[in-house]
Parts: sequence; C-alpha cells; structure tokens
Amino acid sequence: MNALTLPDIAAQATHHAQALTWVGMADIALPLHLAEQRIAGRADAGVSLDDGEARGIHMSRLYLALHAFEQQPVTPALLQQVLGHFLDSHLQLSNSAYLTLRGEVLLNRPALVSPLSGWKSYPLEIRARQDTRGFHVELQVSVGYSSTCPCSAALARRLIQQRFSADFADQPLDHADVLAWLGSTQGILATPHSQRSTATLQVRLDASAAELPLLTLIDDAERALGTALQTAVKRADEQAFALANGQNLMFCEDAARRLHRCLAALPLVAGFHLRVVHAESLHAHDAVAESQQHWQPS
Ligand SMILES: Nc1nc2c(ncn2[C@@H]2O[C@H](COP(=O)(O)OP(=O)(O)OP(=O)(O)O)[C@@H](O)[C@H]2O)c(=O)[nH]1
Repeated sequence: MNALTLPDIAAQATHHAQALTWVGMADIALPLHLAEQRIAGRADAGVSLDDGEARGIHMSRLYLALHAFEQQPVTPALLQQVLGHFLDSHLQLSNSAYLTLRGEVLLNRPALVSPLSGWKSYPLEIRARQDTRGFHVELQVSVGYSSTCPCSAALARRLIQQRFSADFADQPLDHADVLAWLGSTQGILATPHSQRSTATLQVRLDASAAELPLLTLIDDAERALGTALQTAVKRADEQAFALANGQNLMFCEDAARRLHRCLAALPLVAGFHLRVVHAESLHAHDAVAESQQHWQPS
C-alpha cells in the first residue's frame, strides 16, 4: 500500500465550511542552534486555514519544514524561509503562517570579584509570522535580578539613626566606639527587604535585522539593572552583590524605567514590551510594572 492508495481525509471538502485562524501543532520537540549552542527547543507551527471548504491542513508539511532548524542557527532569514515553506506547501489554503520557538539558553557568567563562574539560564521565546502584511518576528527573554526596596532601605536607615542617637547620647564620639558600633547587629539593627525579580522583555525586530539580538538584549538589560542574579559566589562576591544592591535600590517602577530606556536604545528594535515582577518578601503578592513602545500584541 502506498501514499497514493491511502485515503487523504485532509483533502476532502468539509460539511461545515468555516475558515480557521490557526491550525497546526503545538509543543513539537526540536533541537535549536541559538547563542552558539544547541538547545532542546519546542515549537508551535501553524497556518491559517482560509479555505473554509477544505477539511484540513497538511500537518506533516509543517513538521518537515522544521527540519531546517537542525542544521542552521535561528536567524530572522531562516524563520522567514521556514514560514515561506509553510505557505508554499499550503497554496490556496493558507494566507498566514506562524511559528513559535521556545527554549532556554545557558550562559556562563563570571562572579563579581572571585575568578569563578557558573551557568545561568535564560528562558526565551521567538514568535514569527508571515502574512499579507509581511514578515514579523519578536524575541522574548526573561532575565532574573535582585531588587532591594528603596522605601525599606530608608526606613532601616532611620532606625539605625535613632539607635545611634540613643546609644551615643550624652557622650563624646569616639572613633573606635563608632566603628565597633557600625559593625554590630545592635547598631545596624534593621535591614531592607530584597526580592528575587524577573524582567520579561519582548522586542519586535526591524525588518532589516539579520540576527536575533539575544545576547545584546540580556547583557544590556543586566547592565541597566545592575543587580543580575549571580552564579558561583564566594564571600567577596556576596559583599560586592550587597554593594550593588545598595547602590541600585529599586521599586518595580524604577526597574521598568531603567529597562524601558535600555530597550529604546537597542538598534534594530521596532517596538517592545516589558514586564517586571518583584516577588515581594514583604508581601505574599508581587509588585509588577509594565511598559511598552510601538507595541501591538501579536
Ligand atoms: N489536518 C489534520 N491532520 C491530522 C490531525 N490529527 C492528526 N493528523 C494527521 O496528520 C497526518 C499528516 O497529514 P498530511 O500532512 O496531510 O499527510 P499526507 O497526506 O501523507 O501528506 P501530503 O501528501 O503532503 O498531503 C495525517 O495522517 C493526519 O491524519 C488533525 O487534527 N488535523
């Protein structure tokens, strides 16, 4: 029995004519080349079914077109080529093609002070679309960082001032006594709260972008925040991290504004959306801020 003798249900006419917005496959396992590494990816591949009379699309044609990612790094040109295959293999059926790739890259990050390094993971998503309006590609990546509450820091400082005032009332200030007091927990009696935080950055690339600016996006965002999560940490690194947090006190609004400025300065970015989530240690809920520029949800 060969393909010619097998019934092709997809090619039949349907009894309930209706065009469909998206038809395809979700969560396909797929190796991807990104950031000069091979990662375990997942793909959602689909097309619109504009011919409402046609029973179905040809799933295998979309699936086989994904093989192109096995040999080459993911670039806007490759995404456009694969979407072109989706449409070419669905002539008269589909006007729009969609592809979402998901995965995470591991980047080796140096410690702040010690000569150590370790791996940090960055979840990412790439969404591409080819339709009558043209080719459209978005890159999304999540970046973890630390945020120390500026209000909490100010309140802690006030308590320290009050304790200082009480402990050194009615006595001349002695340098050695003050130094010892500064190093004691009864002197520095309050600390501000910090939280592990996440920025989810989505950028829509300009049509002329030849590469996905994954590393630039991550590096620039971490630089803008100043308190990226660390990997290998010795005490010297932890002390440097404490200093970085103290010098970068951030409400979620502050983090969002820093990142807005950072994304607005990136070349070949036509629009962006960002969302920061501070998983509060003061509350049992999160503090969240969003910002965007020239952004329409896809
Ligand atoms: N359209 C459609 N196909 C499905 C679905 N679920 C499973 N399939 C199967 O996907 C398989 C591949 O479909 P096609 O790409 O049309 O396969 P084919 O007819 O051998 O390939 P072509 O000759 O290229 O059309 C078929 O065996 C379908 O039964 C579904 O919900 N919709």
